[in-house]
Amino acid sequence: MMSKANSELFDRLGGATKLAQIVDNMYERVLSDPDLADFFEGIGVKRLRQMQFQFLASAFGGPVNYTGAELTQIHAKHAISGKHFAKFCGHFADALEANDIAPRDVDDALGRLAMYKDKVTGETNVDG
Ligand code: HEM
Repeated sequence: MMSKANSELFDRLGGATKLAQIVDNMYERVLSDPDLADFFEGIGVKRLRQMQFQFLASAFGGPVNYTGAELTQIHAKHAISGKHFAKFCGHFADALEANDIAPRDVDDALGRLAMYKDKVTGETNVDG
């Protein structure tokens, strides 16, 4: 697929069908990572995937509304460190690459995810 510099990241990633596939691929990686899996014990993965799809589709400029909880609020009780956040983003990058996303678009997506670090970790200056 051609990357067009001025189209929305959502479209450059291949739209809704492709992003849903990428999100599924990411959670397979996250849930089989021994450092991350415990966070998701007892969590309904179906809702999680749907909400993550909505959130990312919207964050990447797609025509989708996010209907889930505010990120700070939903992650606060989970004590997620900067290291956990980095591993999670690494799995997202691997999922993008496994779906043949162009390196430039992978970088763009990771740059946007990084903006949510403080909300997810609840930390402003700790890189544990
Ligand atoms: C930029 C990175 C992230 C984004 C955009 C994100 C986004 C989301 C979204 C949209 C939900 C669903 C909210 C709802 O159900 O209403 C969620 C839930 C959750 N996320 Fe994240 N997340 C991120 C990183 C992480 C990381 C690094 C972890 C842990 C390693 C994590 C653990 C969880 C857990 C455990 C839930 C379920 C919360 C619950 O229902 O109690 N997330 N996240």
